[in-house]
Amino acid sequence: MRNRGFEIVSDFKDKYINLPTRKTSKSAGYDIEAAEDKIIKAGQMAVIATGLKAYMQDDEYLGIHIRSSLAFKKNLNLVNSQGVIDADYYNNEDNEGHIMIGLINFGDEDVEITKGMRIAQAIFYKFLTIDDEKNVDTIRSGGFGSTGE
Ligand SMILES: O=c1ccn([C@H]2C[C@H](O)[C@@H](COP(=O)(O)OP(=O)(O)OP(=O)(O)O)O2)c(=O)[nH]1
Ligand SMILES: [Mg+2]
Repeated sequence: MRNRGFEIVSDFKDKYINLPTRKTSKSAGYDIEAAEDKIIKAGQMAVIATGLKAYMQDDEYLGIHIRSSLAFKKNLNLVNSQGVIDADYYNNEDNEGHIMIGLINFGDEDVEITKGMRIAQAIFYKFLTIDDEKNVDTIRSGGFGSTGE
């Protein structure tokens, strides 16, 4: 049975993308690699493609977190502090569920991101819902404000 996992999005199938892995037996996070080279100028942000999408159960989401080494040593953080990848983002008709990572360089030197560099870690979580919930039958198409402001 398929519970949860990562796949490569169509546009990146021939780009030698590595699927995320945990680096030790009890690590919570699956490390996610950059799928492209990018320079993040001091004080600026950049959105970096991963070439990945994630499938999971309907009551789960994938949390995106910074790797502490990037924060402590390279002055990088996530633009959105934490990323939430919804279960219905997977294979959505707009962008197939491509996971994007927004990084901000809060240091005073440019940081070079190279393809294959582990830029974030992803953890699967379960979430709870309230009683008698209404109007949640909308189908997701895209992310970053797809449901409005
Ligand atoms: O770091 C992130 C955060 C989100 N997403 C994608 C997956 C997620 O399912 C979707 C929507 O994210 P979120 O709900 O946090 O943003 P929103 O501003 O509420 O957008 P929407 O209206 O599309 O839900 O964008 C990413 O690829 N990377
Ligand atoms: Mg949302």
